[in-house]
Amino acid sequence: MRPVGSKYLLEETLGRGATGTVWRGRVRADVEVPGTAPGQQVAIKILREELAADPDVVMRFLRERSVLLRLTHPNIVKVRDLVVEGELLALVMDIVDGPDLARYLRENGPFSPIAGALLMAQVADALAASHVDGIVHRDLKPANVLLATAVVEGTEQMHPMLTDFGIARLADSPGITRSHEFVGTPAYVAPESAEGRPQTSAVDVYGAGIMLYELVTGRQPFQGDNPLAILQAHLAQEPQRPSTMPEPLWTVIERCLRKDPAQRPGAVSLSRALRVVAAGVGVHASPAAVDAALAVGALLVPDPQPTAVRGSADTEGQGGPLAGLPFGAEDRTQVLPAGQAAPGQPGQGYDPAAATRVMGTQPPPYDPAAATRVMPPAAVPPPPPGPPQADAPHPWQSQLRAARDRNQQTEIGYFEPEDFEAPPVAPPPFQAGQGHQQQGQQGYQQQPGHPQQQGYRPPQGYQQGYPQPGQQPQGYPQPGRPPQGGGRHQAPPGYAQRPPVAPPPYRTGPGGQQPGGGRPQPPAGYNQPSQQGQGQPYGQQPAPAPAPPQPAPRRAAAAPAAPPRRAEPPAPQHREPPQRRAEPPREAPRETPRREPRPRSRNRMYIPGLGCLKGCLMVLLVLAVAAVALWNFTPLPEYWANVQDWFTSAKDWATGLFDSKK
Ligand SMILES: Nc1ncnc2c1ncn2[C@@H]1O[C@H](COP(=O)(O)OP(=O)(O)OP(=O)(O)O)[C@@H](O)[C@H]1O
Repeated sequence: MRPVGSKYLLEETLGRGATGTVWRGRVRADVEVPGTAPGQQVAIKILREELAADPDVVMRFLRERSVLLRLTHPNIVKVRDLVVEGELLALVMDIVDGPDLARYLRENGPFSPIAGALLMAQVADALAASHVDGIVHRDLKPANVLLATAVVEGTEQMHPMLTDFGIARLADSPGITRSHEFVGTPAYVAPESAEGRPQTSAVDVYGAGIMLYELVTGRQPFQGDNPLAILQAHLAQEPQRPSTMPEPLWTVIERCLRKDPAQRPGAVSLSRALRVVAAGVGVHASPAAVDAALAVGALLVPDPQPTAVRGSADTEGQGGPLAGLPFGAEDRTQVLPAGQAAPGQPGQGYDPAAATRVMGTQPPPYDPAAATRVMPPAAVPPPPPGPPQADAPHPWQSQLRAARDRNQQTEIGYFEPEDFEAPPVAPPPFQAGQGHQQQGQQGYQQQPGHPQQQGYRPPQGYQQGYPQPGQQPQGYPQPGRPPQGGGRHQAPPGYAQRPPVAPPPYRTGPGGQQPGGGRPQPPAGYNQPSQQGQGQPYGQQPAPAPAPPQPAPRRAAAAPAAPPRRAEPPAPQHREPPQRRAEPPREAPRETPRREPRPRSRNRMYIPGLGCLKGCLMVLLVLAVAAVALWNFTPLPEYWANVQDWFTSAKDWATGLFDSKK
């Protein structure tokens, strides 16, 4: 077991996403971590090194610590701790023993309308709680919903838990989420996010609408061969109602998928409406419940005060409509790669349901021993002053580009407005009975620091879809109960004909762990077997008729008041307040010219001692040249001749002296 920080030990990997690796770990037995027991199992998401090396992300990580830690709700995976150690960033979460919803869908097929509505109602509860806390998830997708189990009225039921809130939060980093980029997954991304418009909590409701459609049909409403085509579909196409979709459920989905965020319901009313629908579309629904479900449109009230996404266009001083955004910054343009679908086989190259896979360069599995480099906090470079540098790719961009190359799900992308040939969308008029009711936040009371389940009161109607004592649940498997007619909405054959369900062989223990340590299977029969029955099963509905071809006028033509974005002058970034005008203008910090690195030869070869040899040769050459110059341009030859003469004379004198002595 390898340590992470001073409090946790890693045991085994649970999975990998685009943003990091999730490990099963545990709290060290010899330390005390508030809210956890010594030795308790936890899930530890270690962010990728590229993220951890980004000063923006590190700063955000530290700044958002308290927000992430206090977000507490029964349907949100609790973040217990955030670890910053050198260049390692990790989120310590409660461990959830169960598959994620994407995997569950892949393995079991779609849900029945009732089960799907009840599941999404709980996800909507989680969204409502986070929106109250000012947090917008922005990457809602089945892969980010983990399925635990909960015992309700003595029956084990699937308990969805929304995760990755922290990641959406980190991606808000100003260096990452610039005004016209989006964070999300193409199949679930709201039109305003795709276009870089200001975002609010309504983007999560849009994602919930896509998920709901997918849960009960097995596919997403907007399809395309590649991410760009999918984004265009979000902008241009209207969702089509599958023929087998109960009308009240379709009302909910259709309202969630409105192009205009102001027309989508708030998460609180979405949750309530889904429970009303679940109670009214089953074969055992009472006439009153059926009537209530049919009138569900009146419950779908928009959020009067949607939570704004910090860092999206509206909060950066460049807000406003699309036309006001500085599209056209070529240095930031990132075009998603075309899908690898074979011609005529839409969607083959892009699997929106696929779990996010390992990054582009397929790095080796995370080695905590190697990654836990000790680096003094002071050595973490502070974020550079001034606006984010646009010329150098942000680490996130490099990472996400690599992810996109592998058809990853989570994207930070940017598209030129010309990429979108979206005709203006005229949403249908809002239905009557949608006055702004004060929904309140009933059902959610935040209890900072308290463990799950505390402080949560189910909203009104929460139990409506669940089995009540002495009451037959609708849509859930009922041992020995034959399907019955009745009710205005006849379920498709096989809809209520479920076999008796044995309780699944797992329990969530302390910390959500399973005694055996294995990954449990969700309760069989929870979802509607897609192959059951004679009629068209939910999972095999015919593809909706393609939207009739529509003219694709340029957005500028559709909105004459808005000038083309390229012509829009950039909004001034810093305006002096009036009272400061008298002050002498401050000298702008002088920009030091950037020194280009010395170009190096591509074929560099290292020869030991070559530098020394070169020096010696150079010295010899200089000496030779100097000698030649001395010989030719000075009286040196004469001196040399004289010296030779003296030498000869001396030699003759010595020879004569020697001979005379003989
Ligand atoms: N708290 C948790 N408890 C148990 N397993 C978890 C937990 N969080 C994540 N996992 C597992 O780890 C896997 C990877 O999680 P991660 O959030 O990184 O994936 P992802 O959502 O596909 O990635 P991304 O959102 O970055 O695209 C998930 O499929 C899930 O099975």
